Amino acid sequence: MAVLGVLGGSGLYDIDGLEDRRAVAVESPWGEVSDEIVTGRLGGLDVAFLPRHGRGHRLAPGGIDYRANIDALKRLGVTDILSLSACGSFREELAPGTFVLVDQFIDRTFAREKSFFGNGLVAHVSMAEPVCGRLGDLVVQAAGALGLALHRGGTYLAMEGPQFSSRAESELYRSWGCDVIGMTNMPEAKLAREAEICYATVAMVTDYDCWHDDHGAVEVATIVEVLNRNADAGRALVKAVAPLLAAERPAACHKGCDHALDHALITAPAARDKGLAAKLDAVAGRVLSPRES
Ligand SMILES: CSC[C@H]1O[C@H](OP(=O)(O)O)[C@H](O)[C@@H]1O
Ligand SMILES: Nc1ncnc2[nH]cnc12
Repeated sequence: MAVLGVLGGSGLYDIDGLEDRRAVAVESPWGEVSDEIVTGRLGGLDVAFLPRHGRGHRLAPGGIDYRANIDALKRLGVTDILSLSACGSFREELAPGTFVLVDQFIDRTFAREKSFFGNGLVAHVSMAEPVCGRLGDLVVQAAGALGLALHRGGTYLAMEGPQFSSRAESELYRSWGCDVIGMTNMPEAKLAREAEICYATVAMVTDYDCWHDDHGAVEVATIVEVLNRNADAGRALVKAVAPLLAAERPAACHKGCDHALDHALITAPAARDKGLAAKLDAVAGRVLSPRES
């Protein structure tokens, strides 16, 4: 059965409309989860909501333990993650208020743990298609039903932050063909893939970063104002996706996200680090022998 994980970004620290709502403190061997995870039922589907910066926005983008968050969602049985994120725009037509269903990433973060695997248990998953097309289809359908304009496709530049970009960086990323910029979707999407969880992100444009001659530098106050105007639409989108996923999900993901580890492990079983294998019980238990995890 499907369980929808929702990662709320800046301005989205809770969701409403959950039946049988509870807050669960999930322990992860990877570190501190950003906050308690709120579980419940929405449109006939089990849902788990986690604000990635924690309630009150305590955590900086580089201070989030992305591995603990993804591991904790996996432990709750999450099969699909919908990420809702604020972002800056590199394109005139992606004006503040626009929702973008991102389909590619460029990862420019450099000070974060990016993999569950490593020395003693090496794995290489494909990130050629970093988001789940099936979950994306459901998001498009849900947005259509709500009459919400959603731009399908776009490349998200993940920067380290926490400072916003310089104008030269902004121009560089534009010249690379990037569409939007944010600080959190990497390594989140990579880790979701390693954990065999379908991942899709709806990036809500809050500003034009700093390249646009008619707009000044990015300011948190402006971002928060735009976010507050869009948070309800983001929550409505989650509510509309849930029943669609409930109907779709008894079947396995035909894009293969839920089998991402099938051919990824390269360390010989005899050479594997037992401690690391034990930590991977939730993320990779499916492909590790019962004695390993
Ligand atoms: C508050 S502006 C910068 C902040 O907002 C975005 O966060 P999220 O992706 O969690 O919505 C951006 O990535 C930065 O972390
Ligand atoms: N311009 C921007 N750069 C990085 N992260 C952002 N989040 C919202 N706007 C942003």
